[in-house]
Amino acid sequence: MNSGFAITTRQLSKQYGAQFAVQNLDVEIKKNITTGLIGPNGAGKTTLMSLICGFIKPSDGTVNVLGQEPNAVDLKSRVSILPQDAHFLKSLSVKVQLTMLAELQGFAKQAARKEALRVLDLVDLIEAQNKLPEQMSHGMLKRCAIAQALMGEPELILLDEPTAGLDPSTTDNIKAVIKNLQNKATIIISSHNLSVIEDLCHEVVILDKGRLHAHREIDQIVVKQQALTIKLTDHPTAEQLVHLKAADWVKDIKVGKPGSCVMVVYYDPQQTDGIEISLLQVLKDMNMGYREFTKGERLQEYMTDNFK
Ligand SMILES: Nc1ncnc2c1ncn2[C@@H]1O[C@H](COP(=O)(O)OP(=O)(O)OP(=O)(O)O)[C@@H](O)[C@H]1O
Repeated sequence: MNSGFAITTRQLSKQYGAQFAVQNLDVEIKKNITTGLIGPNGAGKTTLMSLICGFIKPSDGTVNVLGQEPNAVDLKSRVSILPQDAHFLKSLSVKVQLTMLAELQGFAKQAARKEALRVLDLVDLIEAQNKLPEQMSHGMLKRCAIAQALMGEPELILLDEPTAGLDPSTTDNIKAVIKNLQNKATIIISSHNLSVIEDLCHEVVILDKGRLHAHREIDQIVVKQQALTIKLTDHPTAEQLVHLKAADWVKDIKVGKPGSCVMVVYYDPQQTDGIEISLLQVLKDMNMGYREFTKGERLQEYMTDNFK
């Protein structure tokens, strides 16, 4: 087995009745990088995470995790997971529960308590350590679940929807926590929040209807050069687009769905000088307001184009 991969699947399938949740999946996830797992609803992301963790068994094919079968005892302290629907006991404070989980991981009593406080601090929940789960908001519980996934020094961390339901500021905090872990562990993040994937991941595995749609470096999908993405205040009119297309440096224009107000302008890679200024000038000439201006294409546009 190639030791450069944290996870290898071979012809992996999971079937429920006649339906395949994951089908004939061959994927190799590199060690020590962060990989995003994305795809539309029902693509098979959670099923793949569950197969990797050994929560469910394959109908066919194999999964290899850090050189072992998913359920191997040796993996217990080496792999950690944030499940999509993490639950806590109602009657114990989060500090007590995290301390118990640390003890189960092999920490001695004192060290377990220290570890629980360390991870609660990482997710900014020290002040809430004595609260019962029912006294906490959805976002606080999510952070507790993330804290639990950070205990010990896992080599492989699987995060299923780490920022779902979190407000923008807490999402940024969680992103910072994940960034801090990046050179210490292999991380897999499944999320519908594509800016989280774009900001954190080196590679992306895209699933569709249980099958592998693509596995690429994020920079190969998100064209950094030769494109500018603009979030406009209004959907561009036909007249505005004709005017913009007439500029000699514009190679092509892609317009998102009306609700998105997004426009991607592709330009000649030979003519990069002052492109941003030229575009801003055209926007001004055509009285087009904008909210955001990004170099390159966004993962969001790739996904919208490919999964209409
Ligand atoms: N226990 C189950 N019994 C029957 N079908 C299931 C079960 N678990 C998953 N499926 C089906 O397998 C497919 C993949 O589901 P999965 O939850 O893995 O997708 P997902 O990519 O995580 O979706 P989402 O983005 O909506 O969370 C779906 O069609 C789902 O209905």
